[in-house]
Amino acid sequence: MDLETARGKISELDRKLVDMLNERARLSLNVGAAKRQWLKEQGDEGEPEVYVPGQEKRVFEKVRNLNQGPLSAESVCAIYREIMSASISLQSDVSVGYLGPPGTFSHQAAMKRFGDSLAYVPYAKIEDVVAAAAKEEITYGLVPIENSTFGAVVQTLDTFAVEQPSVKIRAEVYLPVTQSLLSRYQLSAIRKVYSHPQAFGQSRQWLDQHLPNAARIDVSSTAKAAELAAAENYTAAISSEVCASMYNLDVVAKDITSTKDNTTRFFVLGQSSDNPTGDDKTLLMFTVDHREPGALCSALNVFAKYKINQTAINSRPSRQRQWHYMFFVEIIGHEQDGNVASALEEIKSYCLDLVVLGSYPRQSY
Ligand SMILES: C=C(O[C@@H]1C=C(C(=O)O)C=C[C@H]1O)C(=O)O
Repeated sequence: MDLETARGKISELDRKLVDMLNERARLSLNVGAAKRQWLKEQGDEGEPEVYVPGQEKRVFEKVRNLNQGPLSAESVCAIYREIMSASISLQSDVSVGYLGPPGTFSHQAAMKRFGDSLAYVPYAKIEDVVAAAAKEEITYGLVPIENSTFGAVVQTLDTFAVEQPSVKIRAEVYLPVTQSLLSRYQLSAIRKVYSHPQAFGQSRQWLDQHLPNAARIDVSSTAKAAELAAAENYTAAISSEVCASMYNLDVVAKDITSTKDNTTRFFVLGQSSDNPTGDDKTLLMFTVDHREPGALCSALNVFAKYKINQTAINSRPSRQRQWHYMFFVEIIGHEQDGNVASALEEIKSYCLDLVVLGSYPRQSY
């Protein structure tokens, strides 16, 4: 086929594609109207949840399976990310808050999950993102929860203990994370390194080896670190490579993370969780009566009894009583699944207070 013919055919197809995209968009407006109608029938005058992670997961799986190439599954999914982003923004004005400034891994994870058509709002602290989601200042908030190299993001867990009645986890997002050293200086001139404690934790071995004498200063985010390194002499930041161009820095060392496949997991917070999809996880937060011997063990045994797998367990100081802990347990299943509902009922007798922070479709990306 010659060039003119191929371009002519592409142009014809584009006309059809745009028509089909708009037809799809009109259908998603119908979906929005149907959600509103359903809520009204339940006597709820509120706004329906416009982002439905379970439905998006089904769409992604379907187009992945339908795809015959030559486009890669990743390319088709990236295109669909934007199609769904546009359809969400058509249904409602959606804003997504994240730990800023722009360029953080939280920002990248938010873009990965929500695409280009929504508004993004940076906040200075994780606590501020959670509080903004709780007050509905933003539609959704995105917070980091754990990293595969350095473990739990304790600020997020501690914030859940404060804001828990007002936010629910709606989705999870996984983002591969590569840390780099950014600076205006050569390695030998660097006296001070700024970064977030998580990024220091993920790059400690490289720093010990290459910059053992540079001061390490914790700041609120990796992008904030880049902003500071751009403004101060003889300093560097451990940050994402994308921050090099955003903050006018050079990449002095690329990929300084201690482990391969370093990945951070994030939660999307909103006002409610999605319906069960048949493949969900649930995060619980509780304290146990410390006067009761084996209280934690008894609580966890309930999950074994109902054949419920636990995928993560963390503890944080309760901050109410010394040496008293708040436990965070993640299990397979949805709060509304029969076996999970029964287990939650039973586990209450071992817990002083039990909060379901949310149920969300299980993701691997
Ligand atoms: C259209 C819907 O709303 C959103 C848009 C979707 C889409 O365009 O396919 C899918 C899920 C939702 O995030 C829906 O809930 O089905």
